Amino acid sequence: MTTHTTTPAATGTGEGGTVLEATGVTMRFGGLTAVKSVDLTVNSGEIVGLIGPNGAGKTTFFNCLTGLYVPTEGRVAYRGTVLPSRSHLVTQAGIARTFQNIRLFPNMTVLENVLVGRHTRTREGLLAALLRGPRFKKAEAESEARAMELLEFTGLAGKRDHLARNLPYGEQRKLEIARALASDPGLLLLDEPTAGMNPQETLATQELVFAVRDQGIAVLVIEHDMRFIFNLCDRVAVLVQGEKLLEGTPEVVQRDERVIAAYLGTPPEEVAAASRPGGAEDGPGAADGAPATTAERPTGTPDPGARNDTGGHGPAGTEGGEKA
Ligand SMILES: Nc1ncnc2c1ncn2[C@@H]1O[C@H](COP(=O)(O)OP(=O)(O)OP(=O)(O)O)[C@@H](O)[C@H]1O
Repeated sequence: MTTHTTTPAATGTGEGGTVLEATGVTMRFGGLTAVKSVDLTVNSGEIVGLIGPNGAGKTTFFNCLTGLYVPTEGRVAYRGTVLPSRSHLVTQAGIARTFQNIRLFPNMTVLENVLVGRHTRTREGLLAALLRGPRFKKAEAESEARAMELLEFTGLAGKRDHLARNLPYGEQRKLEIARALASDPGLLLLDEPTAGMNPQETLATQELVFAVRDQGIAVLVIEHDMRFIFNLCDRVAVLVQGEKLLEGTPEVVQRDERVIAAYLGTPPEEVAAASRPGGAEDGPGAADGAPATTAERPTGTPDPGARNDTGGHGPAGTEGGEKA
């Protein structure tokens, strides 16, 4: 594996203010509006959660943020600059992401996978790689040193020469995060980082995300594991049928009856009615005058500890997946 050298990090460790500002983002697929005029900001130092029932538009929204999709309407700005809808330019600007389905290079080593993630920060071209002059070799050594730092950070240094496909599932997920961090992002987007994990792996992921944040990288995370989201996030936004239903602290969101209704599959018109000012009083969960408590909520609601999952996220180790 050979690419390398470093350009200045696009990140912004220590910089304050708004990192991400999505305004009026709408994504239509033919007659289906998957994301409807969603506004979302992520500020420096924040971990923001994006939750919502299956099919709510979370991944589509991520794809709009990262240039995989060109939003039908709206704009996405990173540190005040509107982003082009080209994923490599978005990465270069400072946004990195992981995917819902693991997308490692299974037959490359752990170290090589991280080095691949480094390519947006390297300047050496094909000719330099072929000639392998001193400048190239220095660049290569610097990239490898940075990749090793990230493997230390994620606890994978001891496995640098293992093939990615031979790692246990939880470590494959960590490796994806290490690879995303290799582009020196200022904002990390995580799409269901704990899918398929056992509780120990989930806890380790939580610690890792806190550590990422402590390095000055803002985080936006999609998850169905409500305990994970509510423990982790400073702020949580809820998408339902493509629209942002509400946004607030974990305390506010987990008590909101509209959110509970959305997860329980309440008909859209009732959720909409509950969304209107004063409507929550008429909403599900208030009918009997008793707001739902977490203890009373069935699995699949935003009960801390509950997981409203699509299932099927077993150990991976392959490239690609059914979903971007
Ligand atoms: N490329 C596409 N073409 C057509 N429809 C799409 C496409 N991608 C997503 N959709 C549709 O957009 C809607 C939102 O899907 P999306 O995957 O963004 O939801 P999600 O909230 O991420 O769901 P999940 O929690 O199950 O991952 C769904 O109805 C889905 O079928």
